Amino acid sequence: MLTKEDVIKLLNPIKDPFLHRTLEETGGIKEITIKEEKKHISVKVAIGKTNTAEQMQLQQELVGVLKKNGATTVGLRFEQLPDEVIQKFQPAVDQAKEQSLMGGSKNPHFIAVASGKGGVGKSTVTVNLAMALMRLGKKVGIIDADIYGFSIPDMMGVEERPQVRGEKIIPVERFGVKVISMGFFVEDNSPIIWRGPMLGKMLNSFFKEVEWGDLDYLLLDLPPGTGDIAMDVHELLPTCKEVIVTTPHPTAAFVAARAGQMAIKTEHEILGVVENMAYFESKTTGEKEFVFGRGGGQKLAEVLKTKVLGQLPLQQPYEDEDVFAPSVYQEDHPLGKEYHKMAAKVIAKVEE
Ligand SMILES: Nc1ncnc2c1ncn2[C@@H]1O[C@H](COP(=O)(O)OP(=O)(O)OP(=O)(O)O)[C@@H](O)[C@H]1O
Repeated sequence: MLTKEDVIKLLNPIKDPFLHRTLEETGGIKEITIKEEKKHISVKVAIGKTNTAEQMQLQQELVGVLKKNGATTVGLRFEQLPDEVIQKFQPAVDQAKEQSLMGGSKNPHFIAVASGKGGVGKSTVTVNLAMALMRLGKKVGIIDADIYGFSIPDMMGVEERPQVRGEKIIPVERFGVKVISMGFFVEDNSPIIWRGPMLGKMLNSFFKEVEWGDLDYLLLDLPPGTGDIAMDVHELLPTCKEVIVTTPHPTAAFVAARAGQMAIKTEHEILGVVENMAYFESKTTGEKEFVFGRGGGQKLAEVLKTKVLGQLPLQQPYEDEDVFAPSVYQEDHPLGKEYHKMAAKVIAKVEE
């Protein structure tokens, strides 16, 4: 007949279905009683979440192993592991969740670009941060999840539509950056009326049905504000980090603070604040004019207990007759260089 030590040896390598760790690692086997004359073994097991379909599966596995090794009857009792044990393994759980979302390929770093209101340059920042990360040797993708004003394809000068291969959508590649946008899937730029649940579904299929391949970074251009989509992103991507864009106007920063508070509520790490349209610099005199006010970025960073990643002046990319990409700053453009510095800071923070 099996001894307690045998039972521990047999059950220890089995994994907790929620924490994706062995019962040995989680300390999940709590109590063993053996009744030799009846060949009965009863075990108390603690797991990440009780009363679920996964628990039933685990139950069958445990009973199977014990019966195969000589037990005639098995009694199992389940309880929940203490919170501190669950929290300890949470990052691994989050990663496993994201891995299954991305179809098992390597998990990229997810960065959501958010703002309090529209028109502050959130999409421009997404595109150019992605370009700068790519120029620094990273494999980068963008999800244009701004379903009210998808603009990434136009900004990058993308004219083709994604191909479908088998069951998968192949993202469009522009300057080496992979792009998927809601704009690819609507006719004639017609506005769409969205309801909450549809947003979540749309995001879900942008991960599940798109063949992203191996990426280092996946940037998400979120709709302005703090609505349902922030919650959806949190639900789908618990490890997602955020960059908050604002203009220097104190009111804009105040509105952006709410988007930031949402990030804090969803426990997303804020990588920093980007102050866009920070000033206008005269080409003739070099003098800076703070046309949209001053100090908003710094103030916002203080409220959100983070840093200003960069300040971007008002300026358009150089005109280029050969390449149409109206919002992509060239590598040698002053803003291109600013984005380069910001991307380097992001890499340092994310990959530290
Ligand atoms: N630093 C800048 N200098 C000059 N123009 C800029 C700058 N940043 C953004 N713009 C311009 O401002 C407009 C709004 O930018 P963008 O679309 O990126 O904002 P947004 O916050 O994503 O807006 P929405 O939420 O409506 O999509 C665009 O026409 C863009 O080209």
